[in-house]
Amino acid sequence: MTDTISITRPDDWHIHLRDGQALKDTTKDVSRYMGRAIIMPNLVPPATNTENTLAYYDRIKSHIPEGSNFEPLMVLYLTNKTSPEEIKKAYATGKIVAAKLYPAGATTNSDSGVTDVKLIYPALKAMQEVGMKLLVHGEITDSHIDIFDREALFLEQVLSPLIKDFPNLKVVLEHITTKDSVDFVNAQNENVAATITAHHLMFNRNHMLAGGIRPHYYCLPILKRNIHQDALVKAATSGDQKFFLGTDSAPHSKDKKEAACGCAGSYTAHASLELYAEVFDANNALDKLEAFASLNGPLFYGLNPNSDKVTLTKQSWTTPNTLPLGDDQVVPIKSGEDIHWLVK
Ligand SMILES: NC(=O)N[C@@H](CC(=O)O)C(=O)O
Ligand SMILES: [Zn+2]
Ligand SMILES: [Zn+2]
Repeated sequence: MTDTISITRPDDWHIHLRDGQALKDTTKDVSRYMGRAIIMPNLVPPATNTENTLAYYDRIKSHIPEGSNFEPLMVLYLTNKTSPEEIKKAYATGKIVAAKLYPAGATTNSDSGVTDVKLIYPALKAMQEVGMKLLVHGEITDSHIDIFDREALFLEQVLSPLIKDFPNLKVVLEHITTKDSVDFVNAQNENVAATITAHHLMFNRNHMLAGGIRPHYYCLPILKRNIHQDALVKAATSGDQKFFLGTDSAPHSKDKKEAACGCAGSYTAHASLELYAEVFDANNALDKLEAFASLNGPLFYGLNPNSDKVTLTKQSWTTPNTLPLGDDQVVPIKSGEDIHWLVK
């Protein structure tokens, strides 16, 4: 039995740090051992231009604890009106590495998102030219489409034609939740990759809905049935370079989650690498954790892996019931339960 492993310092390729009072707490958690993270721009109001995205970068930087070399990688929020000029200006800063496609209404703070991808074709053309990555929340938004089918339908109705029209655009299908997405990504060339969250590896919809409804497991895309969970575990633990770590850690205050109409998003940044390590360990794949957490992401983004290491020890510790989130509290995943790995 392995009880200590050292891997290249990991990065988180999809996280929500929020803003305001919460930012010091989320920044502290992500910078505990992540080298870099792709910072989601779905703020209120969203980070839709170079100026407000760089201002957000500065606010994050001001909260990074001393001794941490954590570097935020920024993302521009695409709207129907994002111009090719704005894309080029943002990418030229060197700090904004990607732009995010939120289909309007698909998820938290996506109301300013894109109503028809054809409207952003000029922006996508500019992104393809300069090498800026496209990050996608992949769900159809028509209200009559069943929530469990929205990701799979997005692949055929939106993503497939988009990839055909922009074959050289580098695309990350974010937080995939279905076998359909695993198969889709595997069938594409090296320009198409996917991030996978820890909670979609650990849970399926039974965990959320059987024997009582658990609002802290409610996130988008929603947890699916276990055949999908199995496909995600297989993809993540394969070591295949198309799949890498993206926690989608997305805090909402306790009262906004435990409500008649609760917000979508699960908080995992307090223990992200430890949670992934549990899954890889349970599947006898700890030898693939480094590829997934530390190597495949940089390879896709054209960056070097981090130059130092982190050490994980098999050691149990109890997750706090709640963690501070500015003036509020967030209930983390595994709240009050034991986690069996620890990064020292
Ligand atoms: N994943 C979620 O359920 N929520 C995210 C938005 C997102 O990543 O879709 C959030 O910002 O709260
Ligand atoms: Zn999303
Ligand atoms: Zn997200």
